[in-house]
Amino acid sequence: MSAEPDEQPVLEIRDLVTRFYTDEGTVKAVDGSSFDLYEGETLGIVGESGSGKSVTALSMLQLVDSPGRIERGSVRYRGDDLLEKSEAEMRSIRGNDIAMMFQDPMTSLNPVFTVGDQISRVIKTHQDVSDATARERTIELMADVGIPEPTSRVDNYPHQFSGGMRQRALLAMAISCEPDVLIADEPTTALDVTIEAQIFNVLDKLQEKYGMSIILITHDLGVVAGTCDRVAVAYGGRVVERAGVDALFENPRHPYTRGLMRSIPRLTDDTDRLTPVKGDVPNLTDLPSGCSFHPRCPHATAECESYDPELREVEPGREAACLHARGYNLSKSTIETEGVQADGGSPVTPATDGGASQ
Ligand SMILES: Nc1ncnc2c1ncn2[C@@H]1O[C@H](COP(=O)(O)OP(=O)(O)OP(=O)(O)O)[C@@H](O)[C@H]1O
Repeated sequence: MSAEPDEQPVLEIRDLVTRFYTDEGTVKAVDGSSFDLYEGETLGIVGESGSGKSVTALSMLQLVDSPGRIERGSVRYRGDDLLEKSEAEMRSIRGNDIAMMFQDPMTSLNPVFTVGDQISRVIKTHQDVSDATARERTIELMADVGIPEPTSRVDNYPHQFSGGMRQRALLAMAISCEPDVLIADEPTTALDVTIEAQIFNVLDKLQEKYGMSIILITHDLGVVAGTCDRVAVAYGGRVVERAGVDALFENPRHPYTRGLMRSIPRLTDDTDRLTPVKGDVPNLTDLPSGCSFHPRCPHATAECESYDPELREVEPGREAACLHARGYNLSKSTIETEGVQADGGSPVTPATDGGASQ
């Protein structure tokens, strides 16, 4: 799907701000992030390492520890703001309604307990069931996520599992209470492409079986292309482009998205020809002025150095935070009060090289 669905989102994140107060300074890890998740869809949050993707997910579940603090924003889940919930309420929401699967199975699984024990424990935390029932459900879940011979593998320890199997075990844990929403943070980063494809295949089947909505966090636009319905592109702690996956790939509006696309490896490519996005990921303790992408942007103009563009609709169902994205209209009053130079007034004149304005 490319346009945003008409129904109310399952999750509605607005202007989320999370900071870490460290000795080196204030890290603006999430700096005004906004996006929606709709029923039954898979939303990809994509961006380079250090763009605030994981901290966004942790903030949504109030899992940010000191020296971090959620400063602002709302995370509406079926209408209720999760940021206003108590820790006791959040404990019940986590796992039951919104489950999160982290990126590193080796640190998420405890080596001294069997995989089956660890999945059963999650089930028993949320449901009042006997040990025997929890074990039965564990075996069923292990089968669901494609772990072969679950009746014997249930008694294996994590080190007896391959990387792919450990990731499946984590997935079994995450879906054990049939959550409404699953947040999967880089679930396949450490795996080879064949295993990666198998995990996404399992996720797809589980989504259908349990009717979950999924947020998939990844640094890899190639993964997004194969698995997501819609995409939020993250840069410098916020979302800079939102679109349906087909629209995004056909016509990326933000120069950063275009840069990411050029860095997707293709089977036909000679790896030497890969072009990573030039320049460095911004230092989140000292974000550049104006548009935080401007130092790396091939289309930046003088106003990009001082004007910080918000995410705005550039066509129905699509938004971008770039002054030079075609359709990015600033009202005359905004231009006057914020001193942006718009050639001839609003809308801001698109860049002339064709690149930034497409
Ligand atoms: N506990 C912490 N204390 C201080 N800074 C932190 C802490 N956790 C995260 N950060 C900082 O927050 C910023 C965003 O990190 P985050 O992990 O969300 O990025 P990411 O886009 O998910 O990247 P990656 O894919 O590498 O995890 C980074 O600059 C990181 O160093």
